[in-house]
Amino acid sequence: MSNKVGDIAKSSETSNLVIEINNLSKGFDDLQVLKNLSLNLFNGENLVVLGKSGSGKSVLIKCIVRLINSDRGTIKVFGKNVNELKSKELSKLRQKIGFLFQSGALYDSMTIKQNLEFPLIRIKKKLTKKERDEKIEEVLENVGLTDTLHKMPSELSGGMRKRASLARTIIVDPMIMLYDEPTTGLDPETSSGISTLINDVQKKYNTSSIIITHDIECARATADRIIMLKDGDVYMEGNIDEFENSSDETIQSFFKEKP
Ligand SMILES: Nc1ncnc2c1ncn2[C@@H]1O[C@H](COP(=O)(O)OP(=O)(O)OP(=O)(O)O)[C@@H](O)[C@H]1O
Repeated sequence: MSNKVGDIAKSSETSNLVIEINNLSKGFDDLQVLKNLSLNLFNGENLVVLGKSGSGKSVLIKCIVRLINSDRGTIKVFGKNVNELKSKELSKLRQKIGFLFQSGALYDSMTIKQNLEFPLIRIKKKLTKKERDEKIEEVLENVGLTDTLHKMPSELSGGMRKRASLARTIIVDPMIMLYDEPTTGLDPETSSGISTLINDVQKKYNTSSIIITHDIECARATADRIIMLKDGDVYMEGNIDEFENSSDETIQSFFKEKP
């Protein structure tokens, strides 16, 4: 059977569009979180999404992978409308998308090796044990964690756990990465290491990424393009210089609040 998502990915490469969102709306009861939001993610770029707490950043990326169903509008990933996909097609598409959630994604009762083996066994079914071991070593090396193979997540620092979660996400070769607050709770030096890693992943695996962050340093280090969400829609789009030099009060106050 052909890999539909792979085929779609190939055909959409010509347009250079990886994610195309048009007039997306999502609310919960009386709360309208996203209102007619339109947004594109282009092949190979790091798109940073800024916005105050509660502005709908996480809801946006959850709608993209249909962890949350949107109310109106279209979301196309590799040219496919995610809201119209049958569950089998949706899970195939999700295999091409890596999420790094705020809380990380490690199983506490498994060693780092077992944590990395788990998605490989599930998704890369054809790999032999030797190939799996090699892949685990390669990915751990890429995130600078070669000595943690037999450690439990509880034995790692917060920054190391983030790296291990990232390793667990990239091990199945995602084409799109969705990072939700990748540096939250980390000290500046560790945060800077994670930002570097995000760029390394982009280069090495040619991923297209959406990075939700409050961390201006992370935005500065990783963004090819930035959008700010406000009132459920894209309030401003530009590069870091355009944001930092903006005379708009909302933008200024957002940047001033940050250390
Ligand atoms: N499943 C849900 N049910 C009801 N309300 C929700 C749900 N998910 C999110 N919300 C609400 O939607 C709004 C936007 O939430 P979201 O998590 O997207 O914000 P955010 O911009 O990511 O904020 P933060 O920066 O604090 O993480 C919030 O008011 C939140 O309470």
